[in-house]
Amino acid sequence: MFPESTTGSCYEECKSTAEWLLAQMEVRPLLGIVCGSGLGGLAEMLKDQVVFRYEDIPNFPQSTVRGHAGRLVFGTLKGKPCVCMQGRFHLYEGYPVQKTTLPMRIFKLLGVEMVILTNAAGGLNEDYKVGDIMIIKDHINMPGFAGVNPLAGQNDERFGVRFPCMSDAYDRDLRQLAQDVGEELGYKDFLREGVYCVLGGPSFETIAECRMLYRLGADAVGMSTVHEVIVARHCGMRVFALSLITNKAVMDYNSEEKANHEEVLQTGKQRAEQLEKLVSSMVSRIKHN
Ligand SMILES: O=P(O)(O)O[C@H]1O[C@H](CO)[C@@H](O)[C@H]1O
Ligand SMILES: Nc1nc2[nH]cnc2c(=O)[nH]1
Repeated sequence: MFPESTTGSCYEECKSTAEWLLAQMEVRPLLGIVCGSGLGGLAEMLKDQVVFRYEDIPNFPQSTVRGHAGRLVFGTLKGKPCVCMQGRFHLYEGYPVQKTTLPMRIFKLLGVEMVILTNAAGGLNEDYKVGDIMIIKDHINMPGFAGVNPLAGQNDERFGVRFPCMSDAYDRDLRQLAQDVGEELGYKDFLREGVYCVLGGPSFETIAECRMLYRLGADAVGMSTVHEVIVARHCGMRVFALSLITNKAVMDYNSEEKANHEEVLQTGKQRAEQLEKLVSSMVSRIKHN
């Protein structure tokens, strides 16, 4: 009934990958982390690492973007068992949206209860500065308006319901924890909370597009995260997500600024340490059921 390309990532495929991974090591992760462009250093915080290259994992897509190493790292962070994706998948790499989000279902079948996602994003909000860290409180799934949703196609109830709620996608308690931890660490001046909008990429936005997105209520724009969040929430994992504002979206026709991936990676390097501290301090205070 549903065409092949829209049937999502099948349960058996995800299960066999999860079982393959579990058979090779003793870590039983409760927390999943996804590293954004240039933010792979988060994975280096894990102790007692067991590392798999994506190319060695059955059914796993391959990373093709600079700043995404393509390694799945297991270990412990502040004593908590974790799995960390050093490299994620984007629509513009040519993968179907279901394939870009397949790792979230594998996380679920590995036993993960909570996911922390990070990304690099362009700042639309005029008050935002390069280097700000934005706690994501909500998203706009722009490709979703044209029917690009990772849950399109036949629904598998073993993962979740046909029509999942998204108004509570970004866990309120985890957002509050991030605010508290950020304040204690002295990050108040560069810690924000806002709305992230995903576009397909890979071209960066025009000036008219940036102006439109800001008027629509987006504070930051990027090419990832939202689809992973939809799939993670569909299968019942708690979600927390952060954007590092790596560049300011160009809003002015007189501006000489040009968005580029170099600047994105450079800003990632400059803020990596604070971002890692924020995430690890949060993890040390998270309680699992
Ligand atoms: O969202 P992440 O993976 O951090 O990457 C962001 O940075 C890249 C553009 O520089 C795009 O892939 C955009 O989505
Ligand atoms: N779409 C988009 N993605 C980004 N990732 C990092 N910066 C940007 C940006 O300005 N626009």
